[in-house]
Amino acid sequence: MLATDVPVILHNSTRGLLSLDDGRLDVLQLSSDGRPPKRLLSSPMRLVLRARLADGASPNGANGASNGHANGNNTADAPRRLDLHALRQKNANSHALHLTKIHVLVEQTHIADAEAFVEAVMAAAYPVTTPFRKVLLLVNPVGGKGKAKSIVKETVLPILEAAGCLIELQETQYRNHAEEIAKTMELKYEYVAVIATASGDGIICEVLNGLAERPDGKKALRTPIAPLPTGSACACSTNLFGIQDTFNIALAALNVIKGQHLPIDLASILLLPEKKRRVSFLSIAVGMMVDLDFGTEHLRWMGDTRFIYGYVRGVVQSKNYKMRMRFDVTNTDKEAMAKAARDAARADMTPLKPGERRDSHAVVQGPQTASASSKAVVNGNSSSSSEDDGPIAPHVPLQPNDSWVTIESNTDKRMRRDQSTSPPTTPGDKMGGWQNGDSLSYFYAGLMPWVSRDLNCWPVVLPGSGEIDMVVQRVISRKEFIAAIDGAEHGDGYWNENQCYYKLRAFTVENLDKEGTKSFSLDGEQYPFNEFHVEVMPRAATLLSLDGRFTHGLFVSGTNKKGKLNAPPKA
Ligand SMILES: Nc1ncnc2c1ncn2[C@@H]1O[C@H](COP(=O)(O)OP(=O)(O)OP(=O)(O)O)[C@@H](O)[C@H]1O
Repeated sequence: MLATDVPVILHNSTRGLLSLDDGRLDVLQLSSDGRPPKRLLSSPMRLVLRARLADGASPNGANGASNGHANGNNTADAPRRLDLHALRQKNANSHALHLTKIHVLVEQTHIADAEAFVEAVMAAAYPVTTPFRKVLLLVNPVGGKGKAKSIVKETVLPILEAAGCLIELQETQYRNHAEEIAKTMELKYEYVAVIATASGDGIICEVLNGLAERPDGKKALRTPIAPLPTGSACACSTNLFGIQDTFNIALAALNVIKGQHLPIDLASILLLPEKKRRVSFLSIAVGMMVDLDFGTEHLRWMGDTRFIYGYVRGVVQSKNYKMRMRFDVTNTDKEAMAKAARDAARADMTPLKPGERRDSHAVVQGPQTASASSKAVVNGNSSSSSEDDGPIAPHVPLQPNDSWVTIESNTDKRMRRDQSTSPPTTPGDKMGGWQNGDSLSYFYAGLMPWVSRDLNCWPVVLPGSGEIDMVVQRVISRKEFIAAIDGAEHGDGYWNENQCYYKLRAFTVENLDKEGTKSFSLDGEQYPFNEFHVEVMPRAATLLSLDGRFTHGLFVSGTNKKGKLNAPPKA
């Protein structure tokens, strides 16, 4: 529907004009002396939260009328109040967003135009999603720098309320409380459109594990989750909003309001011998990378800088780890994997036709509602709804067969292979250049590109592809490890020949040196390291993302931070 411009009365009784043109909402103040109009608001529709025309029966005044008092004569032909709520950028280059609310009055003669205008604004502001979401907001008061409560009160709630969201807020009271909530809450699917987590990655992991344990686990896991980054490790937000906007709370709140469904793979991890299952959405680490998280908790005040400290400390200790891994490999060819990721990024950037939305790497028709989301994900598996309501499949111990490859690190701690003898990785080499007996510094498996703002560890991840990306890092000199920090946020380490890179459907790991290393980490949480089996659960969970995808790093968009193509080094 085309909306005409709507004449209005502004707060100081001056004349104004509302206009919707070329993807922007403008509020103009008209002058009576022939001067050009003054632009009070000019907002891209992406940042518009709500337009609303007050009920005709009880008109409110323009400025200050939000106190609820009627403005003068309460008659049927009195002017009606129109509210416009949006996020505002300070200037075109600014990432900071502020909530702005404008109230105007519409005279009776323009009410029909104003109604059409409001409808057109809402349609343009929510082209592929449904407004007024019902939000379960979980707040971890102690995560990160401990400021979640005030951030939620001062920034998040005003924005969600301005968009007309219905919010149920729950503070987590103790460790694993979020998991309990997700496991036991009454989940009315038509009611909870999104679980928002004012926390770090830990609470997201807890929520996913709680949902996974429910008798209706399959369906429950697809409840969209949207992070509000108030923890110290907020990798999920880096992947959704980019390095610069990782901690942009207003942008994250906008994602709660308007984010599109992004189906993601999960990993199911069977811990042995206990036979306990956990699910992971982010990372699985053994070796040096485990130390990034553990032993640095007391440095929370540093924010995510504490992980750089953990890395340097790990390099200084320079241990190697003894283990046996079995991989169900789908790809090890670095050039082919980089090309596939770049092709997918290019496809993501192809403009959508009206009415289309992006669902991971597929384009789907129609708007997103809670039930539409279920369908979108279910369509991928073409399973019936009753089958889909049940628990997730049990994780039984995996039985690697002959097609799996076995990667074994050295048994002699002093032995290091001369790296100059590294065989080049060739297409079809399922070992990815690894030679059994090499010294292993760490392995790190991940399901989204960034594990922190400083490290794009898996730059060629294809979300929803049913694969987990695995880096196996040989022991290198301390100097080389420190040099690897440069460019790590852009995925430059990917081309390092001492980093073997695999795409896997599943893998198993056995600890061959239980004295040397006692724990490994899942999404930043520590677990005893004996043996564990990992299987990918394709598209098992859903995040919200403003563009329906993860952010594109420089690695896949073609250039590195030095402005050069991020390509394999020349021989
Ligand atoms: N009220 C509470 N008291 C103590 N621990 C809590 C409380 N609420 C949540 N937790 C725990 O806090 C941990 C950190 O969660 P969160 O995801 O917010 O942050 P993080 O970025 O992963 O870690 P960090 O605490 O370093 O910011 C989780 O293990 C969670 O169980």
